[in-house]
Amino acid sequence: MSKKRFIGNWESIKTHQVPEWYDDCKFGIFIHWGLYSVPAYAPHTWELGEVDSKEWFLDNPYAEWYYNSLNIGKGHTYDHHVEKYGRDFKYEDFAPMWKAENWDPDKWAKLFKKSGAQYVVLTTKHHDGFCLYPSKYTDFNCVKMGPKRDITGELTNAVRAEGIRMGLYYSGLIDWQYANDPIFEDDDLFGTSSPTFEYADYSYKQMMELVDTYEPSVFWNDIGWPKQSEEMMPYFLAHYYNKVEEGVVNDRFNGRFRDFLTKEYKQGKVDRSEKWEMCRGMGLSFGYNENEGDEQIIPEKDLISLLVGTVANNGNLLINVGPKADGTIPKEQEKRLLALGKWLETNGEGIYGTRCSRRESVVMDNDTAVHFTAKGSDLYVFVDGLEEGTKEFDIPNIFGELTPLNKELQTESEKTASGTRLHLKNYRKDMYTLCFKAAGQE
Ligand SMILES: CC(=O)NC[C@H]1N[C@@H](C)[C@@H](O)[C@@H](O)[C@@H]1O
Repeated sequence: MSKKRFIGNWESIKTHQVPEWYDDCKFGIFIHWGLYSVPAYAPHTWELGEVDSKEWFLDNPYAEWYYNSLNIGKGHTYDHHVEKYGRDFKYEDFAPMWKAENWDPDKWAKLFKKSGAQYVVLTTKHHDGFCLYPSKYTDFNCVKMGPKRDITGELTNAVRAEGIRMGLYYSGLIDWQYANDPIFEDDDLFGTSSPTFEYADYSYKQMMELVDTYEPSVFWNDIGWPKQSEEMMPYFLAHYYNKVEEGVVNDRFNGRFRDFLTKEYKQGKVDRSEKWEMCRGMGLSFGYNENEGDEQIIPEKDLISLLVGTVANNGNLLINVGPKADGTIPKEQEKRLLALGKWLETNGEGIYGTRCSRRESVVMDNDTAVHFTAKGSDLYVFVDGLEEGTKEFDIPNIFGELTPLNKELQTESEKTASGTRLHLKNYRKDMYTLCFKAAGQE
């Protein structure tokens, strides 16, 4: 079948369909790496959506917002900066300090492969405006200074060599090299974002050079798109889809278009009727935060539950890794990725390539939950949140055979009036969420 071509108008763009691969892959790795990884500092405060924006920006837990946390001239991070670096130390002075001296992109790619991730999304330019690729339009980039390497190019090659798709993140609306009034609340976010036609043109040209140079499978725009160039959006999207046949974009294009909805921590409205993606850091930050060690980041059990609950409700999980400035991935984050990969080795059949079951998730009274996915006529039943040593568990409205994907698990099924009672002989909590195949029962 000849390749569909898009033209630069909304009528054409709105015919774009989400490619199967994006629905099949279920699990990706976000990477926030940049100048902010040098100070690597933020208070460990709240999840996005837990407090109002005035409180949020005063003690911002996002370490990648270090520039703004200095710019507001008060709060935890500002005080830390003055004490550690001095009042006159500018954010841009971190550039020569970012050496990435221990960075091995192949090592990262192999770890991502072992984690079971099917795609990666790397920050090419975050709100600070520093580019992790050799942009033709600014020297404020990682080839001209700092690491002096094409981070985006090297990682794209390494990730693709492992058979994993490469996506790119771009901060479309905010670039503090063009407009840097301090942001104290959400209204500032959209009030002080880069308002000039000059920036609109700059960002359009950068997005086009990213598409042409790297042909990313995902174009993950953030916050929004410059109002001044909103009419140029369909031209960009047509160019992207014509260049990258299986490309997908998120929903952060001023609400004008999306292939998939996004949820970030507690922020974002999604439901199972439309494809969506859940993104979050392993702790409360995307950029590496020295205040987030093993105790402060999501436990393996909860990360696996998050993946299962997201996939069962038509979502993908994009879990973030915040590397250190030297290019190593913090041990506690690596541990979580490996736990996910090990669990997926056993239970991935019920995750990858599945679709929403007609059955909706059921939360039981004792905080356990039953989630469902489907693959053709086969149903997969996930039992989530079991305590160590649980001996039995009732699954409602399932009456057929249930085969555990974890071959270590010894179970017996007992039919009851309301479903199936599972007798678990040797459940251990390191088996995490259990998955059972109910062949032909979707
Ligand atoms: C909801 C929203 O616009 N979030 C912006 C937020 N996105 C995260 C993935 C990180 O890149 C944050 O630093 C960024 O501000």
